[in-house]
Amino acid sequence: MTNLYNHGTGDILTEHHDNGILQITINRPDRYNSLTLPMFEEMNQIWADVERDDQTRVVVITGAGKAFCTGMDVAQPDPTPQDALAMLETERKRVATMLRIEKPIISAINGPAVGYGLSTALLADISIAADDAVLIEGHTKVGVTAGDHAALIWPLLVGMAKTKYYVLTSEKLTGAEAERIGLVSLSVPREQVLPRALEVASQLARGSQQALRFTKRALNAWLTNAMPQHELSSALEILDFAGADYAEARQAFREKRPVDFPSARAAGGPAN
Ligand SMILES: C/C=C/C(=O)SCCNC(=O)CCNC(=O)[C@H](O)C(C)(C)COP(=O)(O)OP(=O)(O)OC[C@H]1O[C@@H](n2cnc3c(N)ncnc32)[C@H](O)[C@@H]1OP(=O)(O)O
Repeated sequence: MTNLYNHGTGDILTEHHDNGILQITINRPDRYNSLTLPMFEEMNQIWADVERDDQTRVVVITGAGKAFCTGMDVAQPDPTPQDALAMLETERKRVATMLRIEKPIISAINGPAVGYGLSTALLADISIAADDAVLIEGHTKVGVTAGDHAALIWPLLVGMAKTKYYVLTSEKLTGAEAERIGLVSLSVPREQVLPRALEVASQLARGSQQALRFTKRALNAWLTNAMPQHELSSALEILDFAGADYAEARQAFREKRPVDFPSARAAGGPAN
């Protein structure tokens, strides 16, 4: 695959298909396409490129190998306070840009999507998941607030009752279950995910570009009006980055053992 917009990490690939379709592929398959801090920044630069690129009419985002994207690389070195602040700014820009981009965005959820990965997939205009893909909200499982616009997008997609259940418990859903509750647009057999996404992209690329742009803008007014929710959840998530629970979750992940949150211990709860 060529790398049209190259911002240095080589871990996110971009290529044009015929007819103005841009494919973004998160390309760190051995780490299930989890994102390092430089990749978060690169992802933002790519969305800014998409906004400017006159050659692109529709965007398809997917993951290389078995996973779509499992969010933040929880095995990377501890984030500094400066890293956390930079993340907050990066997040704010990313969500605003994804909402502002007038070109339709389609997520092709080929496999596990967790945390930031799932939120990105859900913020796309159309989401197509493998029927057996594992989808996990995941933030609270690693001791951080469900930021990454989970608080923005989930209630609009599935209502507050399902949102609170899945966001607070981080219980996993399959792609088929996610389609049933309205979290994703479609679920299809795994091997059909990318072809189906490209087929829908091709159909949109042949459609009235102005009608599509204006319709997307009108629908996204629901989301842009709710940006204060995003700002709040992102700020709370960043506070948690410096906390003992997130440090324990990263340590547990590296040691491949169950997590034992200090805050649960302090409250007298059982270690889990
Ligand atoms: C600001 C952003 C915040 C967030 O995004 S919060 C969410 C953070 N993400 C997570 O907590 C997800 C962690 N990953 C998982 O829970 C599991 O993966 C899955 C349930 C998604 C899939 O499980 P399975 O199919 O058994 O695969 P596997 O053996 O766990 O993963 C394959 C390899 O990928 C690495 N990996 C997966 N996700 C991450 C990640 N997020 N950060 C770093 N590495 C990851 C693993 O360690 C392993 O590698 P090895 O074979 O060498 O052990």
